[in-house]
Amino acid sequence: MQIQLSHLIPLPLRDKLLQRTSDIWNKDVTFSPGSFIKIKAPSGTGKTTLVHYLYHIRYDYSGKIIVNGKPWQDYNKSALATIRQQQVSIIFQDLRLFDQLTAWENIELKRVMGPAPACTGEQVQEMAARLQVTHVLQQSARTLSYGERQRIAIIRALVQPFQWLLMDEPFSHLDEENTRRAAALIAETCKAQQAGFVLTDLDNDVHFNYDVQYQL
Ligand SMILES: Nc1ncnc2c1ncn2[C@@H]1O[C@H](COP(=O)(O)OP(=O)(O)OP(=O)(O)O)[C@@H](O)[C@H]1O
Repeated sequence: MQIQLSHLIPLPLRDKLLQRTSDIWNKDVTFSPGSFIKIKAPSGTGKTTLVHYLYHIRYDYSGKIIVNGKPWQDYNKSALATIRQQQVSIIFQDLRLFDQLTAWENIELKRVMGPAPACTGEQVQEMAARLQVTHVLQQSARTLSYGERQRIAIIRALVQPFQWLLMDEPFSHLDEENTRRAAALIAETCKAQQAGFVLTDLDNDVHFNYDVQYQL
């Protein structure tokens, strides 16, 4: 699944962004299938805005995002729902777990949503063990620490089929050891699914072997 950006500019930031250079805004950029892509930018320069554009839950931009040859705007709701179930997964910066459900139920909801789960319940248990969150799986999501919530959100994003994984500062509340474990799990899962990812972050990092790095 190819994603192309064509002269994308957020309308609220238009004047500000046109005053500086960017590898992404107002450029023609192609995200090739299977690529590990890093987008770096200081706080407040539009990382979350871009991720929400890529997931097509925000559309206040000029220019185009072309997915498999067709602008996002040309997909109907049903096609978009199918794409989000089977082709594009996401780790939101604000995580968006359902507080009224347990950590396990949050993951399970995503795992069994589509016609063919990408992994088994046993594999979810293995992921939880690797990220050291087995002991919180039966707890209500609202009772988890932010770091635990972040690891549950990471697992939840990995249990559905996807060709692209969007990640908005996914390790912001994890210590170095947990970041290392989470990054390894993400890289393995992407490789197994032959998927690429787009990761936004504030700084340089060596969590992944990136194929491309952009400055937002
Ligand atoms: N709907 C909106 N209308 C007007 N301005 C907005 C809107 N959404 C975001 N902004 C502004 O756009 C800028 C970029 O916001 P965004 O959340 O995308 O930044 P970010 O790079 O993800 O920041 P952080 O690293 O702090 O999470 C901010 O100055 C924000 O106030």
